[in-house]
Amino acid sequence: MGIGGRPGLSAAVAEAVIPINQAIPLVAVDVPSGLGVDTGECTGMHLRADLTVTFGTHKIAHLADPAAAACGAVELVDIGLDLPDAPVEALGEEDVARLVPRPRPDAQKYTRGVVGVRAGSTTYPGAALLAVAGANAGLAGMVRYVGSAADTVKQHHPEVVGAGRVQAWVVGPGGGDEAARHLAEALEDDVPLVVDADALQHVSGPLPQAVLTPHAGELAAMLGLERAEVEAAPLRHATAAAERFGCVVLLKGRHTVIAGPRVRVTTAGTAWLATAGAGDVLSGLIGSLLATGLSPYDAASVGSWLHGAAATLASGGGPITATGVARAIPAVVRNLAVRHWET
Ligand SMILES: NC(=O)C1=CN([C@@H]2O[C@H](COP(=O)(O)OP(=O)(O)OC[C@H]3O[C@@H](n4cnc5c(N)ncnc54)[C@H](O)[C@@H]3O)[C@@H](O)[C@H]2O)[C@@H](O)CC1
Ligand SMILES: Nc1ncnc2c1ncn2[C@@H]1O[C@H](COP(=O)(O)OP(=O)(O)O)[C@@H](O)[C@H]1O
Repeated sequence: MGIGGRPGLSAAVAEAVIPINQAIPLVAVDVPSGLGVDTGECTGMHLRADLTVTFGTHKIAHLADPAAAACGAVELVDIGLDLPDAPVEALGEEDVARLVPRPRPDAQKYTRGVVGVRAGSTTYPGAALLAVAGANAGLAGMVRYVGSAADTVKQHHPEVVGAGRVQAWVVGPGGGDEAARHLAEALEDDVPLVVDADALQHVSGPLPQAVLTPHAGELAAMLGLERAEVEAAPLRHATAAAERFGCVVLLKGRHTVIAGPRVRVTTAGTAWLATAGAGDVLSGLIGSLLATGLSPYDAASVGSWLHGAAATLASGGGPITATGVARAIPAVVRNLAVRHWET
């Protein structure tokens, strides 16, 4: 199929090529015909490739779902083009290694940053444990927990302490009816914060220091849409939400979208990560990165990449639990250090 096609195949072309596409493996050159190259959307009939070979740089359709899913494996071939900044980017391992905070030789726990978690409820005490597990992967200097699961949290994570000063908050995982209060209390401190899960429904005005971390169902509820509408155009809706709420919006999914000053997409990860509590771990991890002083945009995109890489490492091709993902985070950072940091 040729250059310059618009999204959606005509009925006659679709009738001729889709049966072939369904019968034999397909390699696409640049993009499978019919996809929305600059939107990542699939608005009409299109081909699905097993492998897409593209040149110079990734286009939006290679990164943003649902188009990216129709590209199959994407192989980028550098042909030496001089390219302008891309509107959507995906962090690579080297970018993340550069951004991940590391302790200075003269560090003490408070200079590394303290992250506070206000999560869990009588219905979901486990979400508090999982958010704390993500926050307690060792990237910040200390983790505080405030909420109804304090005894359980301290039993499982003896390092974690109670209320006090923090450089960032995580609110919402498993918060249930307590989430509105958790959000209001966290906002009193005027520090950056991650707003996840049950706290998202209480966000109304602009929150310039926040990272919102909805899945498609939660973002749909925030925007008054159906979940399927968000899933059909994640890039568009994450960007609209970032503008509306005046902050970074991380829309979780197969390829997570981080909309902020610019847009990043996370391609690290595995479908085994679609497991209960994985999002709770992510919110804690991003909170710990915020506490170290990373900007909300970098904390969200680095956290999402580390989370995906931890899932891939823990999985090794097999099933994982959210607890296993949290446990693998330090090893991912260690691998970055070994491969990319000068001692
Ligand atoms: N171990 C834990 O304590 C966990 C707590 N979690 C917390 O649980 C709360 C709710 O999170 P959700 O993402 O589930 O919230 P959502 O409100 O997005 O999802 C609930 C929706 O899923 C539907 N649903 C329930 N069971 C279903 C099934 N078997 N098949 C199809 N649809 C089904 C419900 O009807 C409802 O519409 C959050 O506070 C979250 O943080 C989750 O993160 C999972 C782990
Ligand atoms: N098909 C998939 N492939 C890769 N990652 C996925 C896929 N589906 C979900 N994820 C990731 O799994 C996590 C699920 O989080 P979430 O939906 O909040 O679950 P929970 O509320 O149970 O914690 C997110 O980080 C999301 O990006």
